[in-house]
Amino acid sequence: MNVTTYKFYMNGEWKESSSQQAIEIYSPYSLDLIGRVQAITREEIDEAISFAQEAQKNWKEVSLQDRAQYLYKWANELMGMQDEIAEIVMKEVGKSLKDAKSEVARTADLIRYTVEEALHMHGESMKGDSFPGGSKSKVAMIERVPLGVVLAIPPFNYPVNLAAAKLAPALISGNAVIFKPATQGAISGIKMIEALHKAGLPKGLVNIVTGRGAVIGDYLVEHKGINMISFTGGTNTGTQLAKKAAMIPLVLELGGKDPGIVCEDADLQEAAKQIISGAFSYSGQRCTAIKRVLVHESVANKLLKILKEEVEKLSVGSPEEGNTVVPLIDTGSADFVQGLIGDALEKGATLVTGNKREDNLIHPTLLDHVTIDMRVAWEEPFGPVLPIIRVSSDEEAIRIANESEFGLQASIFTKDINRAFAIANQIEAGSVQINGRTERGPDHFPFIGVKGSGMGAQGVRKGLESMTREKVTVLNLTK
Ligand SMILES: NC(=O)C1=CN([C@@H]2O[C@H](COP(=O)(O)OP(=O)(O)OC[C@H]3O[C@@H](n4cnc5c(N)ncnc54)[C@H](OP(=O)(O)O)[C@@H]3O)[C@@H](O)[C@H]2O)C=CC1
Ligand SMILES: O=C(O)[C@H](O)COP(=O)(O)O
Repeated sequence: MNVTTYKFYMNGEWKESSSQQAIEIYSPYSLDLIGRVQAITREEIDEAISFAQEAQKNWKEVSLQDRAQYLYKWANELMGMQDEIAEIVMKEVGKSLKDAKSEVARTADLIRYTVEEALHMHGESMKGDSFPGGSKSKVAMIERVPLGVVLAIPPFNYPVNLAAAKLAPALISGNAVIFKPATQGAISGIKMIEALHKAGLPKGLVNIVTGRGAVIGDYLVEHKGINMISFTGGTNTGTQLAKKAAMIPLVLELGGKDPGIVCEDADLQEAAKQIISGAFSYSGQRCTAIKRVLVHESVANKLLKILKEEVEKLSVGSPEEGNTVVPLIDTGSADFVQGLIGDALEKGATLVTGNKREDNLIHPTLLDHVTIDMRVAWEEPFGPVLPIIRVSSDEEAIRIANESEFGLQASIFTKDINRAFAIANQIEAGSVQINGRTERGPDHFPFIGVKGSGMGAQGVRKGLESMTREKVTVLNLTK
């Protein structure tokens, strides 16, 4: 089979790296070699950043309406390449074709919505005399200006959507972008940039730098030419990155351990449906997956019975056949999940169903009677294993939910809205879902991680705000 070696993109051109080294990308499920990407050098990073700096000087002067036209074209080009990109996403990160196609469509919608939001964001003005002793002749005009060059680093699991969630707000706001895709996800990222190239974006504004994060990550993050970093990925990587990126704005969207809290009065059938889809879609490789269930013991057996039935109905296997539970992204991830299951079973958890493995494919696994001395009660699996922890009160559920190092989202299932709010008010998380699964979308909602789950916010408007700063110009009138 002919395997393509993809070039990297700099100053509007596709180039081979002078390193003459390429990274091989294997499909997580077929294990076939599906392509190679350039392992670029530090000198090429320097060049890419200086092209970006140069291009940004002109771009920030381009009118908002004209910038918008390029982004609309990008969204259209992406949709024109929907099948081609989805096929690559499926092969590269093992997502079903249907989900991969939805990811591309969601991305085009996200780009368009971002443009529209930016077109409707306006500055404000203030008069001095509203402060004691201030003068009416002083008028402050407050507008948002771009930051310069944004470093965008997304993770593997939404290689198109999470990249565009950084690129679109950066570009429409007048910034240039250095885009470092996840290595497993880099081909999908390159395809997305092909669409941007077709849209005719001025050269130098977006440069894609491919290479392993462990090799080029620190160099990029510490580079003096970078003015802002938007990172989505694991908590360890994000924490290390934050220590190195001195004095520039950061948005970090990191890991999670989202609890699904099930009260005695919940509609158990509906709660189970939400929990299953929250926990197992794309094999739980979503930061927002439900990663533990905290259920009132009086309804635990009933809930377990429904969950078991539903888990056993999940389709398992290759993404090419549209399965829900698919092989994990690599062997290390599958070993890690297997280790969490093993630890829980050794410490006395009950296996309800699952714990079967074929290469990187872990069958959906439900564990009951999980206790707080087990790793799976606290660690993020990023895989298809769901621990059930039985609790005796709302207070206990809240305490265990909050003892986590993470604080991304939580779900509460109850028919009592007052009780739902009482619990939600005490949960330490960026978002709380009442009677629904944890999820990021719709993409214009603010998406926020607290504690080990991140800092700053994504979501269309928040993304635009994070990639601009306020600038105040004060007019001192003489009359
Ligand atoms: N809160 C959120 O919005 C989301 C969080 N996540 C989290 O991401 C994790 C899974 O994604 P995964 O891709 O494995 O995460 P990683 O943290 O391993 O990688 C994320 C990105 O960081 C890059 N990277 C690695 N090392 C460095 C470094 N030293 N400096 C700069 N960049 C670096 C990676 O590149 P390379 O691939 O080359 O190593 C990749 O592009 C999970 O913990 C998940 O919860 C995922 C999605 C959404
Ligand atoms: O990358 C992730 O896991 C997400 O940002 C979650 O997105 P979703 O809730 O829409 O799957």
